[in-house]
Amino acid sequence: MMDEQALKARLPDSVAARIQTIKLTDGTVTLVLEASGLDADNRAGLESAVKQMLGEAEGVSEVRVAMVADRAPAPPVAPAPKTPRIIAVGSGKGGVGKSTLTANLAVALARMGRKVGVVDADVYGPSQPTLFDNKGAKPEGRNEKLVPVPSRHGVPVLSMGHLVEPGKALAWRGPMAGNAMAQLVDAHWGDTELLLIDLPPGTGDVQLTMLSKFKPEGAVIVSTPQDLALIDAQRAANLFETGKVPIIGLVENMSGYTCPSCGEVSDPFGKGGVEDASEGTGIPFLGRIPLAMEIRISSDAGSPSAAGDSAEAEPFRDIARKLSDWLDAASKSEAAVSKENA
Ligand SMILES: Nc1ncnc2c1ncn2[C@@H]1O[C@H](COP(=O)(O)OP(=O)(O)OP(=O)(O)O)[C@@H](O)[C@H]1O
Repeated sequence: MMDEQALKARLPDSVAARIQTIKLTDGTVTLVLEASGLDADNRAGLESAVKQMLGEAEGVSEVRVAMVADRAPAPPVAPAPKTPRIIAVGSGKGGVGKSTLTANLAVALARMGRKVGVVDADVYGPSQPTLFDNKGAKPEGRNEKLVPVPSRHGVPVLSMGHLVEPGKALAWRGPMAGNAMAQLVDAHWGDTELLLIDLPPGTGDVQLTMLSKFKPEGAVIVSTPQDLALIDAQRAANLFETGKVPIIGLVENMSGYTCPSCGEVSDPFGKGGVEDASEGTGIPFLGRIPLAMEIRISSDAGSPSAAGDSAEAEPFRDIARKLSDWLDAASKSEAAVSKENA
């Protein structure tokens, strides 16, 4: 004859351990189970398993299960922090003003209210710590990830220059440089919504790691107007196109120099080359930054032009507005696609 002990013996130990009371009366089993620590799905699963296992016992016509919880359910797990959107700033060759543009765009976007951070992935010539006036600061580590270094322009920064002595990284090659870049991106960015990544010039390992690990949402390419720089810029554009990263546009830097004494405008690196190239390739032209002493001096002083209100700030702000519009349009089209797929 089936009794409570025999019924209990039909259940696995882990389930039997949860039994608070069990009663068999006229073919009806009434069970009270301790259900602490189980979420709704697991409770439902436990109930139906118990009903099935005991319902099959001889002389049992009905199984009634009640669940009680001694302990409060575990608090909900905090949602994982959202990863920032990534925009890469690249160039074909060094010295064309990629770092200057990155810093100024970040500062201009921050002044527009965007929560923006900068990753200086230029392993071979990190200059963001100088541009943001946080040279010498060492990022803290928390749970094996880096904490970005704040700057007085409201833009947190992580740079190779914060991690290694100046000049040391020059010896890094290949995967080592790629891994170092990955550490800078995969950091505690907190509420930063947008990361501008200052890539090293060219198309090497850091760029390839970038494309494979953290595919940017878009890329900005900067070039000076002369032909040689443009050929290299085209190579950088090809790399992004191959990686299926949309090119937001081309920026012409160091075009048009106004002589501070006589006011005459000359074009040491030529003019209009980038705009012509953009017409030829169909890549949008985002704007032109003049060659100006003020830009160089404020960069070296850790106060990018876009942080102030000089005439030189305006072209940076204009390009930042275009970038901001592009980001808004990209989020809208992504929202539309998710709605369609829902
Ligand atoms: N429009 C400009 N007017 C005057 N000086 C500029 C301008 N743009 C950049 N510079 C100066 O040119 C130098 C090179 O600029 P920057 O470091 O931004 O170039 P880069 O392309 O990032 O170079 P690298 O790849 O070597 O890091 C810096 O001294 C910077 O201050």
